[in-house]
Amino acid sequence: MKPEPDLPAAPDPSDQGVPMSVKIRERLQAAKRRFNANDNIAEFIEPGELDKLLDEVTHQMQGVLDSMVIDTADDHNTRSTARRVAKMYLTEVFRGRYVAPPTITEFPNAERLNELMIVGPITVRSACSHHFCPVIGRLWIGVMPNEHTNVIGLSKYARLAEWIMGRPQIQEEAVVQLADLIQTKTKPDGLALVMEATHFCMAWRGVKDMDSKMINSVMRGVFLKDMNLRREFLSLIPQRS
Ligand SMILES: Nc1nc2c(ncn2[C@@H]2O[C@H](COP(=O)(O)OP(=O)(O)OP(=O)(O)O)[C@@H](O)[C@H]2O)c(=O)[nH]1
Repeated sequence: MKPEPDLPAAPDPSDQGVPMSVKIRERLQAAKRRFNANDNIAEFIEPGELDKLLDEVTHQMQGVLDSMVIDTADDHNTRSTARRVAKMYLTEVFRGRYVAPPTITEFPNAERLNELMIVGPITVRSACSHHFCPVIGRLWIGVMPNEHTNVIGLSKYARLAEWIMGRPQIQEEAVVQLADLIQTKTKPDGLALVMEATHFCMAWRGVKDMDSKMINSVMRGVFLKDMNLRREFLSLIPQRS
């Protein structure tokens, strides 16, 4: 029987020796799924395969250190750096690419709440897709519910943000991805997001500008139509530094 086009292919015994990344990539391509830096690919990784991917990235990272002419054999500080960096990418800073979304309990809006709700600032930790330099900032989310809006726990907004931001991102796409996700989960009348972040690719390297930040917003539904509501949301966000 042919596998469903959207599901990972069953393991093939003839795959022995094929790098883990190649197997995962083939499944993504067979399912015609995008695998950009800021896409989540957890659906295509089977149990135990992330450890094999970690071994592969460690090996390749060691090659990078060798090519940078760093004596990892004798330099006690860099002896395990390849493994550390691989672990940091796959299981910490870019974890949002490789793991399933956080479980979010949704409750019906029993009291038919329809007042503006704002959560923030949520700390944002990400990295730019271009240089893999940190992006550190803050995020505010405003929700205008209706009687059909699912209520989700306050902490879940931060968990969803962490999952989306834990990938190589560009800020403009990151806020849209997060807005789409919250929209799908809660189905509000309106959704507003404001993100403010420092991009280390502009501070640590490049133009070496320490003070500039990028601020962007996404407004959906009633926040687009109702200028007073938008103004109320923006005025309730504490003064940004
Ligand atoms: N629009 C946008 N740009 C970003 C973001 N994060 C980093 N960048 C920018 O992406 C650009 C990458 O551009 P390139 O010109 O290819 O890289 P580069 O030659 O190293 O550029 P410099 O940083 O100017 O040295 C830089 O201008 C970064 O500042 C982001 O979230 N959004």
